[in-house]
Amino acid sequence: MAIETLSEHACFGGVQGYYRHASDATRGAMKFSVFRPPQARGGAVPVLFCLAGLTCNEETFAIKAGAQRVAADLGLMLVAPDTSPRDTGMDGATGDWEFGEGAGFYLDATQAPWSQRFRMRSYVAEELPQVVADAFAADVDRAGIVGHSMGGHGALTLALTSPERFRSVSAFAPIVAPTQVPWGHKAFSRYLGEDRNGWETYDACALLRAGKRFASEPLVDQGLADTFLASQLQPERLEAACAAAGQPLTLRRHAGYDHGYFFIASFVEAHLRHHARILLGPQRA
Ligand SMILES: N[C@@H](CCC(=O)N[C@@H](CS)C(=O)NCC(=O)O)C(=O)O
Repeated sequence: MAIETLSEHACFGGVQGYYRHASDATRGAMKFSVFRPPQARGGAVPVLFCLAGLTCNEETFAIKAGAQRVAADLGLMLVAPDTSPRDTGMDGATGDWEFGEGAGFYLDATQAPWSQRFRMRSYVAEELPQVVADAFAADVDRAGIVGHSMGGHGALTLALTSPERFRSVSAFAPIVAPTQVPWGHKAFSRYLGEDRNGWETYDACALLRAGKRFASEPLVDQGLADTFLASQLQPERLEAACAAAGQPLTLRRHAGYDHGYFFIASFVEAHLRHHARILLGPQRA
């Protein structure tokens, strides 16, 4: 599958690049970013898929998380997709930061017109790993997934539904139970329809209750000065669902940290080492 290189930049001995390709899953052009660590010159390296939140795109994690130095040290490739299809031309797809373009919620929409293009679950779990494996020295059989906020919801739900694909998982300030909070209600009622039976496939807590399990223990960090904590994130729901399911979970709460990328940058090293321990082995992390 052909990809177009938009730009490449030397970074910590490796390469930070931006790319575009024609996506089958979302039926349009998709952009993504890749950080190739120096170790990728010697053979295929494990891959960490990095999912950003509302209003973000394929550049956000690459520019703001500050993950490249440690990824270069560990030999992890970082792949960050856009958060939705773009330039869809659909009525209502732009102009609302909580829905549509920039707010794909990592699901496959079932409702017209969204079901034509908003298929980010298939894109991230199936198409993008293949595209990356074809174009780079990426060992996608050793892949993990991390995400922030809406991307944290994506990381948790994709790891629960595709544990063979995503062997390690972590999240920053994730939406853990979208079926229970306003962000999820708004997006799911439009993408998936008013029938809530279809919503649970995209709710980490509901998936745990339905018997799904992560391939390995998740790491979740949450700032206590996050303005979305009580209204949209509610990590105590994940704690309770994991406890009831017998699913081990490391959930860390950090006083003073808000929802933004300064919080992510402060803890991203721990997340990369968490993934490296699982994907590369404890002696390499
Ligand atoms: N636009 C929203 C904030 C949206 C927001 O915080 N988005 C998060 C993800 S949910 C983010 O990462 N934004 C980009 C950034 O902080 O650089 C507001 O005005 O409250």
